[in-house]
Amino acid sequence: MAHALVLNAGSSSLKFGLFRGRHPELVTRGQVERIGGAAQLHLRDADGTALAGTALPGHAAADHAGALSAVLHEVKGRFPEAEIGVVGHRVVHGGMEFAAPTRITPEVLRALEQLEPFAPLHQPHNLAGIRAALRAFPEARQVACFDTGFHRNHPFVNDTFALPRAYYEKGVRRYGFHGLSYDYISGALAEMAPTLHAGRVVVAHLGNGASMCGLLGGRSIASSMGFSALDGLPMGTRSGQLDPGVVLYLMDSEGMNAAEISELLYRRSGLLGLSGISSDMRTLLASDDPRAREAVDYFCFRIRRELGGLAAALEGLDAVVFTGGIGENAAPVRAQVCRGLHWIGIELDEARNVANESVISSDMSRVRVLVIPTNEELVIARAAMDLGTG
Ligand SMILES: Nc1ncnc2c1ncn2[C@@H]1O[C@H](COP(=O)(O)OP(=O)(O)O)[C@@H](O)[C@H]1O
Ligand SMILES: CC(=O)OP(=O)(O)O
Ligand SMILES: [Mg+2]
Repeated sequence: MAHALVLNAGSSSLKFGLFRGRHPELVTRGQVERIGGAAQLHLRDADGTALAGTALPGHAAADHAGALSAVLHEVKGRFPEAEIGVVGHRVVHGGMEFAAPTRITPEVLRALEQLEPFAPLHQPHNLAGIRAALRAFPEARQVACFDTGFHRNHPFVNDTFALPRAYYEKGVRRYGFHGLSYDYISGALAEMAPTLHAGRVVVAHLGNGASMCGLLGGRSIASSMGFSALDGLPMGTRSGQLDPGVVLYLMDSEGMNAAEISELLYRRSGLLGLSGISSDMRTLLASDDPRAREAVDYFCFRIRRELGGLAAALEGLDAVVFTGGIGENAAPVRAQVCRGLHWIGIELDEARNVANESVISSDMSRVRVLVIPTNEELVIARAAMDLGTG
């Protein structure tokens, strides 16, 4: 039976999933973390039971191609019966041209390369994953699924900046990201709570990258992320929303060039920059250093501000969904975000929150607050399977 391999290449990680069948069922999923450093490969079966946790040797850990070879070696070794007919890829930026899942051809790959400067932390790695998979599976159908696709029907006021129109026409727009995750959450809500799905929902995808999305009737109408994956919430190492005057100051007064500013805003800011300790929420929550506390406070404060803004965009609020590594696991962050939001109709149930239950609001809460683990890989697997057979 045909299998689909799904690759979700991040800046320093490669998440993957192996799925079986026309209505894809998970066989195994895992990730290689810290590519370029002390890389580790983790593999789990469909129930989440750990199958392997291996440190990769230097040559395999140096880049995404090495990481992919290690993944293939592990997957083929453990599942020799798998016939990989389809490879689905997360591609962060589809620009103006690509929204729906797209079969990868040399022309498509060239067009996606043009978008690398729009997403320097992700796009080059996404494309490196595609090139490596083309070499490893020359016969397989390769499909790109875009983080921007789910947001492409935003109303004009949520799609533009107040710059001269010519820039909008050139593609300087608010694209929004994490769309594969929001697509999954929208579908999960439709199954578990159809009335909420039909209403006004804010989803907070809080991982290493973090953004929020306003869903109206299950469709995205606004996102905290804009032209690049730098906008909106502060992240592990990214600044989030920033007065453009700061960038002008850095250029004029600090003499920094574009590459230096890019490095600062993408890799040295956010939770890492503010705390001076770590980009990792677990480390910050465990620390008693006041700078760790302040970084977490800033993170939660910006989520609350964005929640207010998105509720206004949606003209009300019926539910809030937390997802992503932080949203799914960090009860103290969820509690801090929800504290003081009674005015908007949110009342958390502390015990449910600490237990990471799927509904964490109290029975009295007007707005339902949920925790839903995201699954970008499943969205990609379904789309990649559908494209060939539909
Ligand atoms: N149990 C936990 N408590 C608090 N934070 C957690 C927990 N588990 C994971 N995280 C945080 O989730 C973040 C990574 O999220 P993830 O969605 O995996 O990121 P990525 O954007 O790389 O896909 C890290 O900041 C990590 O500290
Ligand atoms: C778009 C983005 O920020 O993705 P990630 O969270 O995987 O870094
Ligand atoms: Mg992610």
